[in-house]
Amino acid sequence: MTRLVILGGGLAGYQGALVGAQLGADVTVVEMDAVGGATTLADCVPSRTLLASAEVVSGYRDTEAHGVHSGGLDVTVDAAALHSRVKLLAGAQSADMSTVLHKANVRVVNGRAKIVRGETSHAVVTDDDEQFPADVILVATGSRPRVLPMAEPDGERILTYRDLYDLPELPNHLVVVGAGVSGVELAHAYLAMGVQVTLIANDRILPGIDPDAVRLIEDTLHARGLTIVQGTPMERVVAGEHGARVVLADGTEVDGDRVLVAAGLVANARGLGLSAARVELTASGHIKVDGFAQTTARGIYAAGSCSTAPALANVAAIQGQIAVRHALSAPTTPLRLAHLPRAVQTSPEIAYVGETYADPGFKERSLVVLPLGGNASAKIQQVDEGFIKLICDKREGTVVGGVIVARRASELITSISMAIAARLTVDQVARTFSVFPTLSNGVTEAAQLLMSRR
Ligand SMILES: Cc1cc2nc3c(=O)[nH]c(=O)nc-3n(C[C@H](O)[C@H](O)[C@H](O)COP(=O)(O)OP(=O)(O)OC[C@H]3O[C@@H](n4cnc5c(N)ncnc54)[C@H](O)[C@@H]3O)c2cc1C
Ligand SMILES: NC(=O)c1ccc[n+]([C@@H]2O[C@H](COP(=O)([O-])OP(=O)(O)OC[C@H]3O[C@@H](n4cnc5c(N)ncnc54)[C@H](O)[C@@H]3O)[C@@H](O)[C@H]2O)c1
Repeated sequence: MTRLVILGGGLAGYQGALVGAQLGADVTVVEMDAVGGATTLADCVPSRTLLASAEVVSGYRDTEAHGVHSGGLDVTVDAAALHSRVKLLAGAQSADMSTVLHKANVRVVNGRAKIVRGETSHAVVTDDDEQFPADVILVATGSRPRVLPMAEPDGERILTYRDLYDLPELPNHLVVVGAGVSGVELAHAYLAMGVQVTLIANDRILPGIDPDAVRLIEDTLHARGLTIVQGTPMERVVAGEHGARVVLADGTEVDGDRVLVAAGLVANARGLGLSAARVELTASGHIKVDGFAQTTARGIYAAGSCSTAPALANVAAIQGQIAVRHALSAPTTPLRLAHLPRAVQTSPEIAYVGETYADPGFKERSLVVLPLGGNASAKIQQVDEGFIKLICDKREGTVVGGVIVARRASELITSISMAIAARLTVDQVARTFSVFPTLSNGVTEAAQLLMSRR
Protein backbone atom coordinates (compact mmCIF):
# COMPACT_ATOMS: atom_id res chain seq x y z
CA MET A 1 0.00 0.00 0.00
CA THR A 2 1.44 3.40 -0.97
CA ARG A 3 2.16 5.57 2.06
CA LEU A 4 1.02 9.13 1.34
CA VAL A 5 1.94 11.73 3.95
CA ILE A 6 0.51 15.24 3.64
CA LEU A 7 1.85 18.33 5.41
CA GLY A 8 -1.11 20.61 6.09
CA GLY A 9 -4.84 19.92 6.27
CA GLY A 10 -6.17 23.00 4.44
CA LEU A 11 -8.16 22.69 1.25
CA ALA A 12 -5.26 21.35 -0.83
CA GLY A 13 -4.25 18.78 1.80
CA TYR A 14 -7.85 17.79 2.50
CA GLN A 15 -8.74 17.16 -1.15
CA GLY A 16 -5.44 15.34 -1.72
CA ALA A 17 -6.12 13.12 1.32
CA LEU A 18 -9.62 12.19 0.15
CA VAL A 19 -8.42 11.27 -3.34
CA GLY A 20 -5.56 9.25 -1.80
CA ALA A 21 -7.98 7.32 0.41
CA GLN A 22 -10.33 6.68 -2.55
CA LEU A 23 -7.40 5.31 -4.53
CA GLY A 24 -6.46 2.92 -1.72
CA ALA A 25 -3.38 4.65 -0.29
CA ASP A 26 -2.44 4.68 3.40
CA VAL A 27 -2.96 8.41 4.09
CA THR A 28 -1.62 10.52 6.97
CA VAL A 29 -2.25 14.25 7.28
CA VAL A 30 -0.05 16.19 9.70
CA GLU A 31 -1.74 19.47 10.62
CA MET A 32 -0.33 21.88 13.20
CA ASP A 33 -3.59 23.75 13.76
CA ALA A 34 -6.98 22.41 12.65
CA VAL A 35 -8.34 20.61 9.59
CA GLY A 36 -9.72 23.10 7.08
CA GLY A 37 -6.66 25.30 7.35
CA ALA A 38 -6.49 29.03 6.96
CA THR A 39 -8.98 28.67 4.08
CA THR A 40 -11.69 27.64 6.51
CA LEU A 41 -10.62 29.16 9.81
CA ALA A 42 -8.89 32.44 9.02
CA ASP A 43 -9.10 33.76 5.47
CA CYS A 44 -11.58 32.66 2.86
CA VAL A 45 -14.59 31.32 4.79
CA PRO A 46 -14.49 33.98 7.57
CA SER A 47 -14.24 36.85 5.08
CA ARG A 48 -17.14 35.39 3.03
CA THR A 49 -19.19 35.25 6.25
CA LEU A 50 -18.36 38.90 7.00
CA LEU A 51 -19.36 39.85 3.44
CA ALA A 52 -22.67 38.01 3.84
CA SER A 53 -23.44 40.04 6.97
CA ALA A 54 -22.49 43.25 5.17
CA GLU A 55 -25.00 42.35 2.44
CA VAL A 56 -27.74 41.94 5.04
CA VAL A 57 -26.98 45.43 6.39
CA SER A 58 -27.06 46.91 2.87
CA GLY A 59 -30.43 45.24 2.29
CA TYR A 60 -31.92 47.43 5.03
CA ARG A 61 -30.60 50.56 3.38
CA ASP A 62 -31.56 50.02 -0.25
CA THR A 63 -35.31 49.69 0.16
CA GLU A 64 -36.74 53.06 -0.92
CA ALA A 65 -36.71 52.31 -4.66
CA HIS A 66 -38.94 49.30 -3.96
CA GLY A 67 -41.46 51.51 -2.16
CA VAL A 68 -40.45 50.05 1.20
CA HIS A 69 -39.97 52.78 3.78
CA SER A 70 -37.80 51.69 6.66
CA GLY A 71 -38.92 54.71 8.67
CA GLY A 72 -35.37 55.65 9.62
CA LEU A 73 -34.64 52.23 11.15
CA ASP A 74 -31.49 52.45 13.22
CA VAL A 75 -29.60 49.41 11.93
CA THR A 76 -26.56 48.60 14.06
CA VAL A 77 -24.06 45.76 13.87
CA ASP A 78 -23.24 43.86 17.04
CA ALA A 79 -19.57 43.11 16.47
CA ALA A 80 -19.38 40.46 19.19
CA ALA A 81 -22.33 38.55 17.68
CA LEU A 82 -20.97 38.99 14.16
CA HIS A 83 -17.53 37.69 15.13
CA SER A 84 -18.88 34.76 17.09
CA ARG A 85 -20.98 33.78 14.05
CA VAL A 86 -17.87 33.96 11.86
CA LYS A 87 -15.95 31.69 14.26
CA LEU A 88 -18.87 29.33 14.83
CA LEU A 89 -19.39 28.72 11.11
CA ALA A 90 -15.65 28.33 10.46
CA GLY A 91 -15.34 25.89 13.37
CA ALA A 92 -18.36 23.89 12.18
CA GLN A 93 -16.93 23.65 8.67
CA SER A 94 -13.57 22.51 10.07
CA ALA A 95 -15.32 19.88 12.22
CA ASP A 96 -17.32 18.61 9.20
CA MET A 97 -14.11 18.25 7.22
CA SER A 98 -12.46 16.32 10.09
CA THR A 99 -15.41 13.94 10.19
CA VAL A 100 -15.18 13.33 6.45
CA LEU A 101 -11.44 12.52 6.75
CA HIS A 102 -12.08 10.23 9.69
CA LYS A 103 -14.79 8.34 7.76
CA ALA A 104 -12.42 7.97 4.81
CA ASN A 105 -9.84 6.32 7.16
CA VAL A 106 -7.37 9.16 6.82
CA ARG A 107 -5.07 9.40 9.85
CA VAL A 108 -4.91 13.00 11.11
CA VAL A 109 -1.97 13.84 13.37
CA ASN A 110 -1.65 17.11 15.21
CA GLY A 111 1.82 18.63 14.97
CA ARG A 112 4.24 20.79 13.01
CA ALA A 113 5.70 18.68 10.23
CA LYS A 114 8.92 18.70 8.26
CA ILE A 115 10.54 16.39 5.75
CA VAL A 116 13.64 14.35 6.59
CA ARG A 117 15.68 12.65 3.92
CA GLY A 118 16.32 8.95 4.34
CA GLU A 119 18.76 6.66 2.47
CA THR A 120 16.22 5.42 -0.04
CA SER A 121 13.08 7.43 0.66
CA HIS A 122 11.80 10.40 2.63
CA ALA A 123 9.88 10.60 5.88
CA VAL A 124 7.86 13.27 7.63
CA VAL A 125 8.57 14.05 11.29
CA THR A 126 6.55 16.10 13.70
CA ASP A 127 7.87 18.41 16.40
CA ASP A 128 7.00 15.57 18.85
CA ASP A 129 9.45 13.36 16.92
CA GLU A 130 6.74 11.12 15.56
CA GLN A 131 8.04 9.78 12.25
CA PHE A 132 5.99 8.78 9.19
CA PRO A 133 7.90 7.04 6.40
CA ALA A 134 6.47 8.07 3.04
CA ASP A 135 6.44 6.83 -0.53
CA VAL A 136 4.76 10.07 -1.62
CA ILE A 137 4.74 13.44 0.16
CA LEU A 138 2.34 16.29 -0.54
CA VAL A 139 3.35 19.67 0.87
CA ALA A 140 0.17 21.71 1.38
CA THR A 141 1.23 24.16 4.05
CA GLY A 142 -0.56 27.22 2.64
CA SER A 143 0.45 30.81 3.29
CA ARG A 144 0.26 33.59 5.85
CA PRO A 145 -0.37 37.35 5.67
CA ARG A 146 2.60 39.36 4.41
CA VAL A 147 4.10 41.48 7.19
CA LEU A 148 5.55 44.76 5.93
CA PRO A 149 8.55 46.27 7.69
CA MET A 150 7.51 49.36 9.66
CA ALA A 151 3.96 48.05 9.95
CA GLU A 152 4.30 45.05 12.29
CA PRO A 153 0.84 43.82 13.27
CA ASP A 154 0.03 44.09 17.00
CA GLY A 155 -3.49 42.64 16.83
CA GLU A 156 -4.81 45.88 18.39
CA ARG A 157 -4.25 48.87 16.12
CA ILE A 158 -2.29 47.29 13.27
CA LEU A 159 -4.11 44.22 12.00
CA THR A 160 -3.84 41.40 9.49
CA TYR A 161 -6.88 39.71 7.94
CA ARG A 162 -6.73 37.18 10.76
CA ASP A 163 -7.08 39.72 13.62
CA LEU A 164 -10.37 41.19 12.43
CA TYR A 165 -12.62 38.70 14.18
CA ASP A 166 -11.03 39.30 17.61
CA LEU A 167 -11.87 43.01 17.67
CA PRO A 168 -14.23 43.93 20.53
CA GLU A 169 -16.17 46.35 18.31
CA LEU A 170 -16.25 47.53 14.70
CA PRO A 171 -13.64 50.19 13.91
CA ASN A 172 -14.78 53.82 13.67
CA HIS A 173 -12.33 54.60 10.91
CA LEU A 174 -10.59 51.66 9.26
CA VAL A 175 -7.57 52.35 7.06
CA VAL A 176 -6.94 49.47 4.67
CA VAL A 177 -3.42 49.29 3.22
CA GLY A 178 -3.33 47.26 0.01
CA ALA A 179 -5.96 47.35 -2.72
CA GLY A 180 -5.79 43.79 -4.01
CA VAL A 181 -8.90 41.61 -3.86
CA SER A 182 -8.80 41.15 -0.05
CA GLY A 183 -8.29 44.85 0.64
CA VAL A 184 -11.10 45.96 -1.69
CA GLU A 185 -13.56 43.29 -0.50
CA LEU A 186 -12.96 44.04 3.17
CA ALA A 187 -13.10 47.81 2.56
CA HIS A 188 -16.48 47.25 0.86
CA ALA A 189 -17.77 45.06 3.74
CA TYR A 190 -16.87 47.53 6.50
CA LEU A 191 -18.18 50.46 4.47
CA ALA A 192 -21.51 48.64 4.06
CA MET A 193 -21.63 48.14 7.84
CA GLY A 194 -21.37 51.87 8.40
CA VAL A 195 -17.64 52.13 9.13
CA GLN A 196 -15.63 55.05 7.73
CA VAL A 197 -13.03 53.45 5.45
CA THR A 198 -9.91 54.77 3.69
CA LEU A 199 -8.21 52.51 1.16
CA ILE A 200 -4.52 52.99 0.39
CA ALA A 201 -3.46 51.70 -3.04
CA ASN A 202 0.18 51.97 -4.01
CA ASP A 203 -0.85 51.83 -7.66
CA ARG A 204 -4.38 51.53 -8.99
CA ILE A 205 -6.94 49.40 -7.16
CA LEU A 206 -7.41 45.75 -8.18
CA PRO A 207 -4.34 45.60 -10.44
CA GLY A 208 -4.55 43.05 -13.23
CA ILE A 209 -8.35 43.08 -13.38
CA ASP A 210 -10.40 44.36 -16.35
CA PRO A 211 -10.08 48.19 -16.21
CA ASP A 212 -13.75 48.80 -17.15
CA ALA A 213 -14.88 46.56 -14.29
CA VAL A 214 -12.48 48.18 -11.84
CA ARG A 215 -13.59 51.70 -12.83
CA LEU A 216 -17.22 50.81 -12.18
CA ILE A 217 -16.49 49.34 -8.74
CA GLU A 218 -14.19 52.23 -7.84
CA ASP A 219 -16.90 54.78 -8.73
CA THR A 220 -19.55 52.80 -6.84
CA LEU A 221 -17.47 52.49 -3.67
CA HIS A 222 -16.48 56.14 -3.90
CA ALA A 223 -20.14 57.15 -4.18
CA ARG A 224 -20.85 55.13 -1.02
CA GLY A 225 -18.26 57.12 0.90
CA LEU A 226 -15.00 55.19 0.46
CA THR A 227 -11.91 57.41 0.43
CA ILE A 228 -9.30 56.04 -1.95
CA VAL A 229 -5.73 57.31 -1.73
CA GLN A 230 -3.82 55.96 -4.70
CA GLY A 231 -0.47 56.25 -6.34
CA THR A 232 1.79 56.22 -3.28
CA PRO A 233 2.80 53.20 -1.19
CA MET A 234 2.49 53.06 2.57
CA GLU A 235 5.87 53.61 4.21
CA ARG A 236 5.09 53.04 7.89
CA VAL A 237 2.31 52.74 10.41
CA VAL A 238 2.63 54.22 13.86
CA ALA A 239 0.29 52.85 16.51
CA GLY A 240 -0.89 54.98 19.44
CA GLU A 241 -3.20 54.35 22.36
CA HIS A 242 -6.38 55.37 20.55
CA GLY A 243 -5.48 54.92 16.92
CA ALA A 244 -2.84 54.49 14.28
CA ARG A 245 -1.29 56.77 11.70
CA VAL A 246 -0.38 55.59 8.21
CA VAL A 247 2.46 57.53 6.64
CA LEU A 248 2.80 57.29 2.87
CA ALA A 249 6.04 57.51 0.88
CA ASP A 250 5.23 61.11 -0.15
CA GLY A 251 4.72 62.15 3.48
CA THR A 252 0.90 62.11 3.40
CA GLU A 253 -0.56 61.01 6.75
CA VAL A 254 -3.82 59.14 7.20
CA ASP A 255 -5.22 58.62 10.69
CA GLY A 256 -7.65 55.89 11.68
CA ASP A 257 -8.47 53.96 14.81
CA ARG A 258 -7.50 50.61 13.19
CA VAL A 259 -5.24 49.82 10.24
CA LEU A 260 -5.66 46.62 8.26
CA VAL A 261 -2.55 45.64 6.31
CA ALA A 262 -3.86 43.68 3.32
CA ALA A 263 -0.58 43.39 1.44
CA GLY A 264 -0.88 39.82 0.20
CA LEU A 265 0.28 36.40 1.31
CA VAL A 266 3.65 34.73 1.89
CA ALA A 267 4.09 31.00 1.23
CA ASN A 268 4.71 28.72 4.22
CA ALA A 269 7.68 26.98 2.65
CA ARG A 270 10.55 27.59 5.07
CA GLY A 271 11.59 25.25 7.89
CA LEU A 272 10.05 22.25 6.16
CA GLY A 273 13.32 20.54 5.21
CA LEU A 274 12.70 21.34 1.55
CA SER A 275 16.18 22.36 0.51
CA ALA A 276 17.76 19.18 1.99
CA ALA A 277 15.14 17.23 0.05
CA ARG A 278 16.17 19.16 -3.11
CA VAL A 279 12.84 20.91 -3.50
CA GLU A 280 13.41 24.26 -5.20
CA LEU A 281 11.70 27.51 -4.30
CA THR A 282 11.18 30.57 -6.50
CA ALA A 283 12.62 33.99 -5.62
CA SER A 284 9.25 34.83 -4.05
CA GLY A 285 9.58 31.81 -1.71
CA HIS A 286 6.92 29.63 -3.40
CA ILE A 287 7.51 25.94 -4.10
CA LYS A 288 8.18 25.40 -7.82
CA VAL A 289 5.69 22.93 -9.32
CA ASP A 290 4.69 21.73 -12.78
CA GLY A 291 1.14 21.16 -14.04
CA PHE A 292 0.90 17.90 -12.09
CA ALA A 293 2.08 19.65 -8.87
CA GLN A 294 5.41 17.82 -8.97
CA THR A 295 8.25 19.66 -7.27
CA THR A 296 11.88 19.37 -8.37
CA ALA A 297 12.29 16.33 -6.07
CA ARG A 298 10.94 12.96 -7.15
CA GLY A 299 8.00 11.76 -5.01
CA ILE A 300 7.42 15.18 -3.43
CA TYR A 301 4.45 17.23 -4.61
CA ALA A 302 3.19 20.65 -3.51
CA ALA A 303 -0.29 22.12 -3.85
CA GLY A 304 -2.19 25.23 -2.78
CA SER A 305 -0.89 28.65 -1.84
CA CYS A 306 2.56 27.39 -0.76
CA SER A 307 3.14 26.54 -4.45
CA THR A 308 3.55 28.65 -7.58
CA ALA A 309 -0.11 28.17 -8.60
CA PRO A 310 -2.48 31.14 -8.08
CA ALA A 311 -3.43 31.51 -4.40
CA LEU A 312 -7.10 30.60 -4.70
CA ALA A 313 -9.16 28.03 -2.83
CA ASN A 314 -10.57 26.47 -6.02
CA VAL A 315 -7.03 26.03 -7.39
CA ALA A 316 -5.77 24.57 -4.08
CA ALA A 317 -8.55 21.97 -4.11
CA ILE A 318 -8.02 20.87 -7.71
CA GLN A 319 -4.24 20.93 -7.46
CA GLY A 320 -4.35 18.71 -4.34
CA GLN A 321 -6.46 16.19 -6.28
CA ILE A 322 -4.23 16.32 -9.39
CA ALA A 323 -1.07 15.83 -7.28
CA VAL A 324 -2.33 12.70 -5.60
CA ARG A 325 -3.86 11.20 -8.73
CA HIS A 326 -0.58 11.73 -10.56
CA ALA A 327 1.48 10.33 -7.66
CA LEU A 328 -0.70 7.22 -7.48
CA SER A 329 -0.67 6.77 -11.29
CA ALA A 330 -4.42 7.40 -11.65
CA PRO A 331 -5.58 9.18 -14.85
CA THR A 332 -5.44 12.95 -14.57
CA THR A 333 -4.78 16.06 -16.63
CA PRO A 334 -2.43 18.92 -15.73
CA LEU A 335 -3.79 22.05 -14.05
CA ARG A 336 -5.40 24.24 -16.73
CA LEU A 337 -6.00 27.85 -15.85
CA ALA A 338 -7.67 28.91 -19.13
CA HIS A 339 -11.10 28.43 -17.58
CA LEU A 340 -10.27 29.37 -13.98
CA PRO A 341 -12.96 31.79 -12.80
CA ARG A 342 -12.01 34.51 -10.31
CA ALA A 343 -14.15 36.98 -8.44
CA VAL A 344 -14.13 40.14 -6.39
CA GLN A 345 -17.08 39.96 -4.02
CA THR A 346 -18.04 43.58 -3.75
CA SER A 347 -21.51 44.87 -4.57
CA PRO A 348 -21.92 44.50 -7.49
CA GLU A 349 -19.39 41.70 -7.85
CA ILE A 350 -16.73 41.37 -10.53
CA ALA A 351 -16.15 37.90 -11.96
CA TYR A 352 -13.89 37.04 -14.85
CA VAL A 353 -12.44 34.10 -16.67
CA GLY A 354 -10.06 33.42 -19.53
CA GLU A 355 -8.46 35.99 -21.80
CA THR A 356 -8.42 39.72 -21.17
CA TYR A 357 -7.32 42.83 -23.06
CA ALA A 358 -3.85 42.35 -21.69
CA ASP A 359 -3.27 39.01 -23.42
CA PRO A 360 -1.00 38.89 -26.44
CA GLY A 361 -2.92 38.12 -29.60
CA PHE A 362 -5.99 40.02 -28.42
CA LYS A 363 -6.31 41.41 -31.97
CA GLU A 364 -7.52 37.96 -33.00
CA ARG A 365 -10.53 38.32 -30.72
CA SER A 366 -14.07 39.70 -31.09
CA LEU A 367 -15.69 41.27 -28.10
CA VAL A 368 -19.11 42.47 -27.03
CA VAL A 369 -20.13 44.45 -23.95
CA LEU A 370 -23.75 44.20 -22.87
CA PRO A 371 -24.73 46.82 -20.28
CA LEU A 372 -26.99 45.37 -17.58
CA GLY A 373 -29.27 48.43 -17.80
CA GLY A 374 -31.27 46.60 -20.49
CA ASN A 375 -31.67 43.35 -18.54
CA ALA A 376 -35.16 42.84 -17.12
CA SER A 377 -34.01 41.00 -14.00
CA ALA A 378 -31.38 43.64 -13.19
CA LYS A 379 -34.07 46.34 -13.47
CA ILE A 380 -36.47 44.39 -11.23
CA GLN A 381 -33.78 43.92 -8.60
CA GLN A 382 -32.78 47.58 -8.88
CA VAL A 383 -29.15 46.54 -9.44
CA ASP A 384 -28.76 47.46 -13.07
CA GLU A 385 -25.24 48.88 -12.89
CA GLY A 386 -22.81 46.51 -14.54
CA PHE A 387 -22.16 44.66 -17.76
CA ILE A 388 -21.45 41.33 -19.35
CA LYS A 389 -18.41 41.23 -21.59
CA LEU A 390 -17.94 38.20 -23.79
CA ILE A 391 -14.84 37.48 -25.85
CA CYS A 392 -14.47 34.94 -28.63
CA ASP A 393 -11.90 33.90 -31.18
CA LYS A 394 -12.51 35.86 -34.42
CA ARG A 395 -12.05 32.95 -36.81
CA GLU A 396 -13.39 29.95 -34.89
CA GLY A 397 -16.01 31.69 -32.77
CA THR A 398 -14.99 29.77 -29.64
CA VAL A 399 -15.54 31.53 -26.35
CA VAL A 400 -12.17 32.50 -24.82
CA GLY A 401 -13.05 34.89 -22.02
CA GLY A 402 -15.63 36.89 -20.16
CA VAL A 403 -16.05 39.57 -17.51
CA ILE A 404 -19.24 40.11 -15.56
CA VAL A 405 -19.98 42.99 -13.23
CA ALA A 406 -23.30 42.23 -11.60
CA ARG A 407 -24.97 41.02 -8.46
CA ARG A 408 -23.85 37.38 -7.94
CA ALA A 409 -21.44 37.65 -10.88
CA SER A 410 -19.38 34.95 -9.12
CA GLU A 411 -22.27 32.50 -9.72
CA LEU A 412 -22.95 33.66 -13.28
CA ILE A 413 -19.36 33.31 -14.49
CA THR A 414 -19.52 29.50 -14.29
CA SER A 415 -21.52 29.36 -17.53
CA ILE A 416 -18.71 31.18 -19.39
CA SER A 417 -16.09 29.06 -17.64
CA MET A 418 -17.91 25.92 -18.83
CA ALA A 419 -18.17 27.31 -22.36
CA ILE A 420 -14.39 27.83 -22.44
CA ALA A 421 -13.67 24.40 -20.94
CA ALA A 422 -15.99 22.68 -23.44
CA ARG A 423 -14.69 24.86 -26.32
CA LEU A 424 -18.22 26.04 -27.14
CA THR A 425 -18.73 28.66 -29.84
CA VAL A 426 -20.69 31.86 -29.18
CA ASP A 427 -23.35 30.48 -31.54
CA GLN A 428 -23.79 27.46 -29.27
CA VAL A 429 -24.02 29.66 -26.16
CA ALA A 430 -26.47 31.97 -27.97
CA ARG A 431 -28.77 29.04 -28.69
CA THR A 432 -28.80 27.87 -25.05
CA PHE A 433 -31.99 28.41 -23.08
CA SER A 434 -31.87 30.43 -19.89
CA VAL A 435 -34.73 31.20 -17.54
CA PHE A 436 -36.44 34.57 -18.09
CA PRO A 437 -36.09 37.01 -16.41
CA THR A 438 -32.67 36.28 -14.94
CA LEU A 439 -29.22 37.77 -15.06
CA SER A 440 -27.97 34.62 -16.78
CA ASN A 441 -30.26 35.67 -19.62
CA GLY A 442 -27.66 38.38 -20.11
CA VAL A 443 -24.96 35.82 -20.94
CA THR A 444 -27.15 34.32 -23.67
CA GLU A 445 -28.04 37.80 -24.93
CA ALA A 446 -24.37 38.82 -25.03
CA ALA A 447 -23.62 35.68 -27.04
CA GLN A 448 -26.50 36.51 -29.44
CA LEU A 449 -25.15 40.01 -29.93
CA LEU A 450 -21.62 38.75 -30.51
CA MET A 451 -22.93 36.13 -32.96
CA SER A 452 -24.83 38.77 -34.93
CA ARG A 453 -21.71 40.93 -35.20
CA ARG A 454 -19.43 38.17 -36.43
C1 LIG B 1 -8.84 37.40 3.31
C2 LIG B 1 -8.74 36.32 2.27
C3 LIG B 1 -9.88 35.92 1.60
C4 LIG B 1 -9.80 34.93 0.61
N1 LIG B 1 -10.94 34.60 -0.06
C5 LIG B 1 -10.86 33.71 -1.06
C6 LIG B 1 -12.02 33.40 -1.84
O1 LIG B 1 -13.10 33.93 -1.61
N2 LIG B 1 -11.90 32.48 -2.82
C7 LIG B 1 -10.71 31.87 -3.11
O2 LIG B 1 -10.65 31.04 -4.03
N3 LIG B 1 -9.59 32.13 -2.40
C8 LIG B 1 -9.64 33.04 -1.38
N4 LIG B 1 -8.52 33.34 -0.67
C9 LIG B 1 -7.28 32.59 -0.95
C10 LIG B 1 -7.37 31.22 -0.29
O3 LIG B 1 -7.78 31.38 1.05
C11 LIG B 1 -6.04 30.46 -0.35
O4 LIG B 1 -5.48 30.50 -1.62
C12 LIG B 1 -6.30 29.02 0.04
O5 LIG B 1 -6.85 29.07 1.30
C13 LIG B 1 -5.08 28.17 0.12
O6 LIG B 1 -5.41 26.87 0.62
P1 LIG B 1 -4.27 25.89 1.08
O7 LIG B 1 -4.88 24.56 1.31
O8 LIG B 1 -3.12 25.99 0.17
O9 LIG B 1 -3.74 26.48 2.46
P2 LIG B 1 -4.38 26.65 3.92
O10 LIG B 1 -5.83 26.60 3.93
O11 LIG B 1 -3.67 27.83 4.50
O12 LIG B 1 -3.89 25.33 4.68
C14 LIG B 1 -2.56 25.10 5.01
C15 LIG B 1 -2.52 24.33 6.31
O13 LIG B 1 -1.19 23.88 6.55
C16 LIG B 1 -0.94 23.94 7.93
N5 LIG B 1 0.51 23.98 8.10
C17 LIG B 1 1.39 24.95 7.73
N6 LIG B 1 2.65 24.58 8.02
C18 LIG B 1 2.57 23.35 8.58
C19 LIG B 1 3.54 22.44 9.09
N7 LIG B 1 4.85 22.72 9.06
N8 LIG B 1 3.09 21.27 9.61
C20 LIG B 1 1.78 20.98 9.65
N9 LIG B 1 0.82 21.80 9.18
C21 LIG B 1 1.21 22.96 8.65
C22 LIG B 1 -1.64 25.21 8.38
O14 LIG B 1 -1.92 25.15 9.76
C23 LIG B 1 -2.92 25.16 7.52
O15 LIG B 1 -3.94 24.50 8.21
C24 LIG B 1 -8.55 34.32 0.33
C25 LIG B 1 -7.40 34.72 1.01
C26 LIG B 1 -7.48 35.72 1.98
C27 LIG B 1 -6.25 36.13 2.70
N1 LIG C 1 -12.72 36.53 -3.88
C1 LIG C 1 -11.57 35.87 -3.97
O1 LIG C 1 -11.44 34.93 -4.73
C2 LIG C 1 -10.40 36.30 -3.13
C3 LIG C 1 -10.58 37.16 -2.06
C4 LIG C 1 -9.48 37.55 -1.32
C5 LIG C 1 -8.23 37.06 -1.65
N2 LIG C 1 -8.10 36.20 -2.68
C6 LIG C 1 -6.77 35.69 -3.08
O2 LIG C 1 -5.91 35.66 -1.96
C7 LIG C 1 -4.63 36.10 -2.33
C8 LIG C 1 -4.22 37.29 -1.46
O3 LIG C 1 -5.02 38.42 -1.80
P1 LIG C 1 -4.60 39.86 -1.33
O4 LIG C 1 -5.55 40.85 -1.89
O5 LIG C 1 -4.38 39.81 0.12
O6 LIG C 1 -3.14 40.03 -1.97
P2 LIG C 1 -2.63 40.68 -3.33
O7 LIG C 1 -1.19 40.33 -3.38
O8 LIG C 1 -3.50 40.31 -4.44
O9 LIG C 1 -2.79 42.25 -3.08
C9 LIG C 1 -2.01 42.96 -2.13
C10 LIG C 1 -1.91 44.40 -2.56
O10 LIG C 1 -1.19 45.13 -1.57
C11 LIG C 1 -0.38 46.08 -2.23
N3 LIG C 1 0.69 46.53 -1.35
C12 LIG C 1 1.78 45.83 -0.95
N4 LIG C 1 2.57 46.62 -0.19
C13 LIG C 1 1.97 47.85 -0.12
C14 LIG C 1 2.32 49.09 0.50
N5 LIG C 1 3.44 49.25 1.20
N6 LIG C 1 1.47 50.12 0.37
C15 LIG C 1 0.32 49.99 -0.33
N7 LIG C 1 -0.05 48.86 -0.93
C16 LIG C 1 0.77 47.79 -0.84
C17 LIG C 1 0.11 45.33 -3.46
O11 LIG C 1 0.53 46.22 -4.46
C18 LIG C 1 -1.14 44.57 -3.89
O12 LIG C 1 -1.93 45.30 -4.79
C19 LIG C 1 -4.68 36.46 -3.82
O13 LIG C 1 -4.21 35.39 -4.56
C20 LIG C 1 -6.16 36.66 -4.07
O14 LIG C 1 -6.53 36.34 -5.40
C21 LIG C 1 -9.15 35.82 -3.44
